[in-house]
Amino acid sequence: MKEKKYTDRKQTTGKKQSPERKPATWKKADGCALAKKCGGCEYQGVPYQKQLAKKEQEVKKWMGSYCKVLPIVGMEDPYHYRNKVHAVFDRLKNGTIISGIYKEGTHTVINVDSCDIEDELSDAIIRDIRGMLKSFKIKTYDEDTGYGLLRHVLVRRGFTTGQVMVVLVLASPILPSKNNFVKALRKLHPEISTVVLNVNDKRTSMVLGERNITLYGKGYIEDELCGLMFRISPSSFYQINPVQTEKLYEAAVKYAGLTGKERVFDAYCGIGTIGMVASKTAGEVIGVELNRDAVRDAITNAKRNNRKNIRFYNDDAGKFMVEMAANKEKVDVLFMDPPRAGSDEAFLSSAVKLAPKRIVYVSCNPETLARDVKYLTKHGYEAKECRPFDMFPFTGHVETVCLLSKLHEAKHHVNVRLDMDEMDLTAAERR
Ligand SMILES: C[S@@+](CC[C@H](N)C(=O)[O-])C[C@H]1O[C@@H](n2cnc3c(N)ncnc32)[C@H](O)[C@@H]1O
Repeated sequence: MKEKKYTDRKQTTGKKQSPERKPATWKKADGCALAKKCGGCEYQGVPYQKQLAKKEQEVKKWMGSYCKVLPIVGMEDPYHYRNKVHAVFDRLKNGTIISGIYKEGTHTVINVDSCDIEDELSDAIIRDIRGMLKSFKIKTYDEDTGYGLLRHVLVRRGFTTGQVMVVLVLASPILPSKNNFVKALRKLHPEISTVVLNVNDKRTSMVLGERNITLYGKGYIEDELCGLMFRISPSSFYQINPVQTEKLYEAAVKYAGLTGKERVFDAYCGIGTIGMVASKTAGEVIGVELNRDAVRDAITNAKRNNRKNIRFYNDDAGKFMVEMAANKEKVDVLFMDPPRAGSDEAFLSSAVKLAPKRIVYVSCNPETLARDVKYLTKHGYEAKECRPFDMFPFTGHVETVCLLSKLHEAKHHVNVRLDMDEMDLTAAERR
């Protein structure tokens, strides 16, 4: 198979980009040939400045009635930003093995050799795995019959460290000739730092199963973000666009207005990234996260970066919040970064009871952000401002960070003074 050239992402993350909207160094305008079938990039063929304007407009549509929406922060180079690439494997009727993505709204696999938004090295590794399957007699998994072995391949790359993790998602824990397979793959790509076999033996549309077996290396990769080193396990969440993530976190921590004394709560904390960045200028940080592997990563990350003022808990954020509120605990600043579905009332009502002075809400869905901000603004908070970030160029998605601050008591209690003489009282009532 012809080797495709890929660029070194180290240079891209190193360079600082302006936080304001800037003209993109525009290379292609005609778009991707697969865009219509794939459905992943609804803005393929749309000039980048126009994409940014549409996303800013979208955030204004949802958030404009609550607060000022600052200009969107775009990328200088909006290509190949994804540090995580996922490919589903299948076999055509004529026996040809294909790998790529599901056609929008279906489970029909479309073959993808390369993608404008994915890391190019990761695409090359996936193409080469596809090319190796026949000689290793590895059958692709058939979702209808449940027959076959290889379901998906996930490649994650630390753009700063250069470390690469390959996750082979199999329907069984047994990969025949596994040592030779890993050896052959590493011969093609010596830059691979770890290979993990993930067992997914369920009839499910979830990509990853629960069991990971390390075939080569440490079973995780590390990447540097905001001057800190983070360990990332196969099923832990890690932002897919590190160039924009650094800008997003910088804005989020700035909104928090930390002075070194605050008690900070990082809800939906993943591997602890936001909390760890905040811990540099906070008194104490508490992080909570549902995914066990991510919490394990977060604890290791705190040790690795010598952060002594941060603790992580493995729990549902809503449940944890309710318990904190019941124990009458207080926090000064709340960071919250829930999944697309947003938060829930258990979480939000307890957040109000904990009464943080500031809430910094990071969201990848402006609609659920607006819904949750509506709740908070009805319960003693004021949305101050928000700023969209283009974390996902060419797609319709947009990330937003929003600052809310607690209204002073004076603002939500109206004090009324009445003179006794002004009141129409009987002599008995006067007494
Ligand atoms: C958008 S990610 C943000 C992670 C992290 N703040 C970051 O920037 O990398 C949302 C995280 O919430 C976690 N999560 C989902 N539902 C949760 C829940 N009910 N309670 C706690 N964490 C949850 C997910 O596992 C994921 O790590």
